[in-house]
Amino acid sequence: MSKVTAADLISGTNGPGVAKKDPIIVADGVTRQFGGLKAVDVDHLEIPRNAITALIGPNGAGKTTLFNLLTGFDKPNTGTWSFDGTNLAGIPSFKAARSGMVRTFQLTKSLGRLTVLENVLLGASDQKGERFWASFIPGIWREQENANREKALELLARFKLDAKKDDYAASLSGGQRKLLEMARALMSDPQLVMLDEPMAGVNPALTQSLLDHVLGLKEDGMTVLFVEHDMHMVRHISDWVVVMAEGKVVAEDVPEDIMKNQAVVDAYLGSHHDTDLGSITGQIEMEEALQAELAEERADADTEAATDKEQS
Ligand SMILES: Nc1ncnc2c1ncn2[C@@H]1O[C@H](COP(=O)(O)OP(=O)(O)OP(=O)(O)O)[C@@H](O)[C@H]1O
Repeated sequence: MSKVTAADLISGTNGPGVAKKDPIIVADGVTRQFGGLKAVDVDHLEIPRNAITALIGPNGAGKTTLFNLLTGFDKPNTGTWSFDGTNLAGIPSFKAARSGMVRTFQLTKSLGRLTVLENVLLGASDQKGERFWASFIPGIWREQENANREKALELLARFKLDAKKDDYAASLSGGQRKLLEMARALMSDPQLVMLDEPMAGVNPALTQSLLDHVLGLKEDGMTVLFVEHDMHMVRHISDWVVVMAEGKVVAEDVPEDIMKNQAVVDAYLGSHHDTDLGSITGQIEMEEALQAELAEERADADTEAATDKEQS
């Protein structure tokens, strides 16, 4: 896969809110206030189509709130945004999903007491059997049900969860649940997949597999927008990085250059007084921090690793 450069994605001079050559999301004046706190205060933001964009920023920057707004899980105080040219502001989440924009959650929403297959089937959109008149014609809904089942099984195979299709979702490891969420998201053939911290709680044995799956979404023509703290993930798979701090977009750039931006350094320093500046700017190799983190996770996850290895 050839490396994407800033010139491939943006038009004009780079800066927060820079115009994209082919944006799939265009947001304007989006604000969300919680009491006296403006959690989101985005003047202008464009997300490039068929690219992988990471949304990063210190804790409390407003990333998840922005995700919630764009996907209709929360309502803004002000603002408009369009998805693929269609105005989506104020549209509820199920309609946003139907229009081709799906998301996953920081804490996975798999339903423990349903099987893995049933969880994936929940992601199917536009079920003819649920339409009033169609529900009287068994042929129509049976055909739809069979097609959905076939698609769900294909997705489970793609995510190497097919052997677990009849297990309760509660029996899956954290990483497997992330894969299950991705499989469910793909049931509606989305154009844009929004992932909220896809690597959080993922066992190291599944890390590479998850990275590959995210890259695979782009190869299949989808656009990916993800919130992430893990710089390993950000650097390895994103084409573009948007940085938020205190509700605002403070910088945008390609992953190699984003940490050289003074506004980004200031944003992280402002909220992490105790963080070593070297690890933010990349002067200290991120890999070192990552290795330490992985070692710690490994110690905690010996049992899960045994099950997961065959999955990766
Ligand atoms: N429902 C809510 N009620 C009140 N305050 C909220 C609510 N949701 C978010 N906030 C506040 O809004 C700010 C932004 O939160 P948000 O979760 O969007 O940040 P974030 O960038 O996703 O942070 P993190 O990286 O820690 O997940 C925070 O100060 C948070 O406490």
